[in-house]
Amino acid sequence: MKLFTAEQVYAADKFTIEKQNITSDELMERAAIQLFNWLHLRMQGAQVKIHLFCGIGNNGGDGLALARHLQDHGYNIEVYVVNYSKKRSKDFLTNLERLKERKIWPNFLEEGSEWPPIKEEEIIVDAIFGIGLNRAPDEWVGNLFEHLESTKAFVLAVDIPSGLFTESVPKREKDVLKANYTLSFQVPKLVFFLPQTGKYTVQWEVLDIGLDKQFLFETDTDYSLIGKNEILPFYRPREKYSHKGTYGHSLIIGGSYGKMGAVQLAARSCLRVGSGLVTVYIPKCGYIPLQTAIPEAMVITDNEDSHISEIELSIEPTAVGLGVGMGTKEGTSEAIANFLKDYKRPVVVDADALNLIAQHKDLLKYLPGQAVLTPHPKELERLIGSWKDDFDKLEKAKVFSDKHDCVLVIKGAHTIIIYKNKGYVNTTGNPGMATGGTGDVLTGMITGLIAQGYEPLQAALLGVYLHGRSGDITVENTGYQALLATDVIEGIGPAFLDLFKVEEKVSAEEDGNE
Ligand SMILES: NC(=O)C1=CN([C@@H]2O[C@H](COP(=O)(O)OP(=O)(O)OC[C@H]3O[C@@H](n4cnc5c(N)ncnc54)[C@H](O)[C@@H]3O)[C@@H](O)[C@H]2O)[C@@H](O)CC1
Ligand SMILES: [K+]
Repeated sequence: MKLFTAEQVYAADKFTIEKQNITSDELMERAAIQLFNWLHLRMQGAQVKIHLFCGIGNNGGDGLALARHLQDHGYNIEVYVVNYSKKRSKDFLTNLERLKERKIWPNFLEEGSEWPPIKEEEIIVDAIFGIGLNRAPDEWVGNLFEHLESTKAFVLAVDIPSGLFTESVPKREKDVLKANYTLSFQVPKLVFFLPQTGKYTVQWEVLDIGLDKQFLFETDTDYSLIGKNEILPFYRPREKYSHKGTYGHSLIIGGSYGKMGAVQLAARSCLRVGSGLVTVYIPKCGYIPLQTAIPEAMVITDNEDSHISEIELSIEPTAVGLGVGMGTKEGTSEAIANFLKDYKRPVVVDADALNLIAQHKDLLKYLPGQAVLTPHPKELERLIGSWKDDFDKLEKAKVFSDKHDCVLVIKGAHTIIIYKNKGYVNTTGNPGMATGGTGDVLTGMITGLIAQGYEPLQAALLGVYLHGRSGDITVENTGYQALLATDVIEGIGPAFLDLFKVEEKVSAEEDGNE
């Protein structure tokens, strides 16, 4: 699913109005009906009080139109206009008139107004600011947000939590009204997925307001959301007359005394994603444990017992996963540097190998094209330098990826994959996966996918998606705390199978949308 900028949403809006020959008021009405259906389906007429806070632009217009539908269906509502500007939008005014015709008189809130009392069990609809926010809200509006949050009532945001910009990070927390749930029109916003801005809504959902499908399809976006629909088109099925040679030979290079587990995790996950053959290159001390733990993997050992000192290959791997559990002994750093100078095939670089490259940036020029780098935030900072905020981080990552022709897998709650000027936001995974070894598993998976012939970018997208999906499936049995990296490997099979499961539709939901 594409992630549109506010500018692109306005363009889609305008295009739709012209092509479908409707008015902007009719489009607003569609939005309001979708909002109403969503609430009605869940509330079934319950008399819990709904407080609708509406701004003076089109987001506010949506709120007023929703209020009208709720009133028509007998809901218990109270409407407020947050009067932060005199420049009211045309469709806001139209909907204000319609409310007045029904004898609904909103409360006008201004600087110095007394804030309305709201009970914890009541509902707040936030239609104050939408994607048109262009500067921080005035102080008194921020105070209102604070008051609304302090009531602990459930906050349902219309389109986007008020105070949240679509393309930058707000300066102060109090300038945004935190939402429990956001109903976003047509497309989700990138800010829902970044650490500094994602925290402003607990959950989100998209409401289809019928913006022109062709326009949405043809518009190119910098960011997209990666789910099953984005993965399936490049999934490569297993062929009947294939053999293990068809699916590549992966080589995992890593390990040191006390960190052999990392190699085991990477090698096993590499096998689980379907790599035809897997060899590991490790220091001698890991020989017996590896042969015992993973009979399917082949082992080549370094001359040193406790760390890697020289990477001498007697095989020609299809793809290499480099760095897991490797340590930073001097001999090891030299071995990696020498290896990278000679090696020309696809590589996934992780952990200590990444840190080495960050320390010796001249090594970047030896990376083969489209090398996949999998840094966590600290490692990323060592590579691209520090950043002002999440948007700056993404821009710097794009510049780095373009300059060095590499795929950056920025690990986090929503892992974002950057290649050149595009970003891909992953949707799978959970906090249970914040545990030692899951990164090694990811490295093994991406390596194994590249070995099977996936383009490095595709391997990164599929690997990250399946890794998170496996965590999501597994956590159902383990709970967050008990989830281990090993469990994520065991879930790879179910995650593959899940790719082809047809999602069950909630029939009531469909009815509600009719
Ligand atoms: N684009 C679409 O597809 C649709 C958009 N709709 C709604 O329209 C919204 C966008 O509406 P608007 O463009 O009117 O913008 P908003 O309703 O977000 O903001 C209202 C206006 O306030 C002004 N403003 C911005 N920041 C301010 C600040 N800090 N203090 C005071 N004034 C400020 C701006 O002039 C802005 O136009 C969307 O978020 C959505 O809710 C819906 O009506 C349906 C269709
Ligand atoms: K809002």
